[in-house]
Amino acid sequence: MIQTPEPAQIKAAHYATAPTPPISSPGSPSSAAISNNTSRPPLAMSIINHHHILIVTGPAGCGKSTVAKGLSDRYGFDYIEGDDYHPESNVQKMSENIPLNDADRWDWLILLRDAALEALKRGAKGVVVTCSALKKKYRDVIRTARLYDENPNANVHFIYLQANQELLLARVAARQNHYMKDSMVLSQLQDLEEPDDDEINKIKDVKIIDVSVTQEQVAQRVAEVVDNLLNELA
Ligand SMILES: Nc1ncnc2c1ncn2[C@@H]1O[C@H](COP(=O)(O)OP(=O)(O)O)[C@@H](O)[C@H]1O
Ligand SMILES: O=C(O)[C@H](O)[C@@H](O)[C@H](O)[C@H](O)COP(=O)(O)O
Repeated sequence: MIQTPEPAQIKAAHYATAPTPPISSPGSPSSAAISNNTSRPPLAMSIINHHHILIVTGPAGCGKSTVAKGLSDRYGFDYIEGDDYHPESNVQKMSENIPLNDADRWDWLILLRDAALEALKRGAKGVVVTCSALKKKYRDVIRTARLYDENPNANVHFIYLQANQELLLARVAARQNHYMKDSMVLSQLQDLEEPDDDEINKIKDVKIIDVSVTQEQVAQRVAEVVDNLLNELA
């Protein structure tokens, strides 16, 4: 049964001390595709005038880490790997092929939101976060970053990497040394609520990228979309 969090749980988590932030500095080699394949447009004004939090979302294997590292390199934003923020109990469950439920995810989502805000407070130009953010209410938790940010208020953008079951299973199976096994993809797909019409056309903070193409092509698509949205806000 899906459990709903007590408000007290959310509050407690919000004021909890974040773990040592596993924020990578930009520049990892795996990000070469996004950062190099597309020429850099003049984005400086947008980045200077705004706080941006880019959340790269989708089920395991859709390419979140690959895309996020590329974005971090391209814009010089801090990189927060969502996997690094799970409590040990969540990692244990996932390693045993037990799907996470809502109660397991609330504190994780709040930690990610707060880690992004902390990075901005410490002076990051922007932040890229990987987070499956499978349900609309999970994305709503991250959306509240704007309310907690100081001046200028953070712009939260979701980059949803869209892939079908077959493709996700293949990519997770090919991935080495990760606690998420391919069977977990099926439970993630049961939970998945793709961005809906409200999010796309009213809130307008979601971009959907079809990732059924090569890594280089995904990098190109993501770079175009994110360049545009950062320029729109310049
Ligand atoms: N567009 C792509 N085409 C083929 N393989 C990809 C693509 N994007 C990522 N991969 C590979 O798929 C696996 C999962 O990618 P990863 O970035 O770890 O996804 P996630 O962080 O969403 O779980 C990795 O082995 C990665 O190298
Ligand atoms: O890249 C992945 O393999 C997944 O994103 C995974 O590492 C992540 O930690 C879980 O997705 C969190 O759990 P849920 O997605 O079930 O919320």
